[in-house]
Amino acid sequence: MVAPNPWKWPVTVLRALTTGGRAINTDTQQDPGPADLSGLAALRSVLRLRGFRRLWLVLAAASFGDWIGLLATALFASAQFENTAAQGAAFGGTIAVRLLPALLLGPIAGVFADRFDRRYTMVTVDLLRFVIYGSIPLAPVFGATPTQTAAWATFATLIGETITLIWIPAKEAAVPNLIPKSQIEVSNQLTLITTYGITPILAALSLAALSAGLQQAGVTLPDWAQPVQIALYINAFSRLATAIVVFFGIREIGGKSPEREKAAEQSMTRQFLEGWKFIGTTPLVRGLVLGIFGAFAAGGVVIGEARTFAYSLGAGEAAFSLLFGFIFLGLALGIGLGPMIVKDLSRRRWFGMSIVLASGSVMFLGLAFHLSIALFGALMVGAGAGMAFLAGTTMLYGEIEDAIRGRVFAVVQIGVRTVLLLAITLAGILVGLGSSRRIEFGAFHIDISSTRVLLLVAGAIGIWVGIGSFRQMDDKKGVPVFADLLGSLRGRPLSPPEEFTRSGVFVVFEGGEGAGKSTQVTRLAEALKAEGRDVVVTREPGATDIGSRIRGLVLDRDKTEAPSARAEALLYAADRAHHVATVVRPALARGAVVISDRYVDSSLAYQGAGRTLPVQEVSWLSAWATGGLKPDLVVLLDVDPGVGLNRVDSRGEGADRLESESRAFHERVRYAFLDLAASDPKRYLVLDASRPLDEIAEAVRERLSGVLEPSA
Ligand SMILES: Nc1ncnc2c1ncn2[C@@H]1O[C@H](COP(=O)(O)OP(=O)(O)O)[C@@H](O)[C@H]1O
Ligand SMILES: Cc1cn([C@H]2C[C@H](O)[C@@H](COP(=O)(O)OP(=O)(O)O)O2)c(=O)[nH]c1=O
Repeated sequence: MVAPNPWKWPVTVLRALTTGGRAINTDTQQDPGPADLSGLAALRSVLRLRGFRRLWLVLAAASFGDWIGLLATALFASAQFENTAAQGAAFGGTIAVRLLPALLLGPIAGVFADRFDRRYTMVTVDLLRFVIYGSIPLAPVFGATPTQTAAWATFATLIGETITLIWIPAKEAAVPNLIPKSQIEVSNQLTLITTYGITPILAALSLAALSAGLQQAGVTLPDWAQPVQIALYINAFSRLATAIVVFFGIREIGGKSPEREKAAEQSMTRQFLEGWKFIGTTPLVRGLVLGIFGAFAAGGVVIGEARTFAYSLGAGEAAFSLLFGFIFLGLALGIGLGPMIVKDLSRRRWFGMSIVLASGSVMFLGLAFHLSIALFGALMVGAGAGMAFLAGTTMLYGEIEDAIRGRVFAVVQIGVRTVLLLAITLAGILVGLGSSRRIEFGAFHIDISSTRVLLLVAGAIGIWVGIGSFRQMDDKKGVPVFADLLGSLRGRPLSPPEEFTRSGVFVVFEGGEGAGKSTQVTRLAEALKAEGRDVVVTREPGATDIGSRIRGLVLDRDKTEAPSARAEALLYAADRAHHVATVVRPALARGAVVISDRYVDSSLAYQGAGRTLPVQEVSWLSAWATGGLKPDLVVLLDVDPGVGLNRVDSRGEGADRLESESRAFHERVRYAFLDLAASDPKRYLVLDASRPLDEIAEAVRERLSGVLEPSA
């Protein structure tokens, strides 16, 4: 095998940059199949997609332009004034203006993205933005007064931002069509980190370097080419560049699927209303939208009061920057490492869990009394938010139909901006209102500041929203959440129970050798049959034709060599898989009472505790074999191994392979059974197997009457 060349993709990207992306079609577009690639391999494979590579460049350029533009416009507007109040107003004004247009145009932006050719939409918007942003630094050149210039900067930004709202859903809706589903997550990691991690930093650094460099060099620049203006030109030209790349380089974005053609025959109002209906009635989308809003509201509260909070820690301005830095670091870690950590965890579950993590950390912040603790909280807020963001966008990309995607994305972006703006403002006002209260209890006192109360409340609401959206879109209902999470972290996710309508009742007898299982199974079956019930008596191993051959392999001492511990575990699991599929499930589906002599717990006790294989692994194996089928009741007949083995001996049939194991082995098995019963008492009936037969039978009947419906 040829060793992969780690330099291939940076080289490809460089070549793409220098050739305008035309000479880079070295590989064909292909889906490498299921996402079994990890880390760098996955990254390389997504970068091999030409369409994505170009789109990534577009996004990087656009976002670099955006960030440098945002900073420069604000600086530019405030630089027009001498007095600080006017500077502040101008600075704040242009930033607020960036959020406002969402409310004006947002609602119909999605219809645009779904109705019209997305390539043309993106190119048109970009050309307009090139002109509009380019006009800002030129205003003074044409003789505008400072006030007029600041007003124009604000107005032009407003227009530019407004039409950006059309660009974003068009872009978002187009991306998934360029990337195979299995690679969407990796491509999102890359673009999110580029947009929110690399480019803002690069933009701020470039702007600073530009100003400092020019100052040092001592060159005097003409009015129209001051550093801030240069930054604004860069913003404008980044738009021209993206327009060109999208138009010539990513033709795949253009055109429309037949579904979209058809939908476009409706009126725009109709399409608009249909978008809302879809969002309101699809649980996955409802959960996603709800969760995203909740996360951003909690984030907004943190931003809105970060300054006051930093001061309350007694650490001032530096702490404020640090807190922010840690949130960003957390975001990057969550997005960059999240998928590697949670591995195959259901992305729907991951989304809800991440929101709970972020919100829980907001509450934790509310209780933090030292900067170091608060920094940890901030890191976790960021990590949770980053993971939720990644999981959320990946689902939006992967699970929503092309024809409606633009509208869903439009609602998300409008909602996010609005919620964020509201939360920041509201938090600012609330913090301003309440000051810290000291509550005295005799000699003690506690300081309760409104900042902390607000953090606790925001966190609690976030947790509530996270759980709500988890419930809305859970795709593994019935699989315990923490066990699932732990399993995934270990790399062995639990599979959701196979669905089937189960009207019967599944009873299992477990216990050591000679405990009396076979005897009790027969007794119970006879009693139930006498009531006129449909009863199926079965056992493991060996209830089926295949099963009886497996039984021979594992238990016959004379005929075969002993299987190794893992092979033995697999053989029992194979017997079980076949048994469940061909005997147990069909009987339960038709409503019978199924009574089995041994089931999953025997494997946990004998192969797990007895053979000392990791019990978790054995459990996972059985869960997989049975598709998650659990019994309704497990009767554990507990007996001292000595007593049980004596009973078996007296049958005089000779010991099988397991019966002839050591005393210590059987002791371990016994206690493993008792532990299992103790961990889930509702499902177990533990009986002392040295009691008389009839008493045991009676106790079983009694317990079962609570599980069985009265016989007809
Ligand atoms: N409660 C009991 N008290 C005394 N002997 C019992 C009791 N239950 C079963 N036995 C006897 O013990 C032996 C083993 O019983 P069996 O039902 O085959 O156990 P298992 O299926 O658990 O190996 C049989 O000879 C049976 O008659
Ligand atoms: C079902 C099962 C059985 N066993 C063992 C326990 C028993 O020693 C043996 C067969 O059990 P069983 O049929 O109960 O034998 P007997 O009727 O002689 O008591 O298989 C496992 O080790 N793992 C398993 O998963």
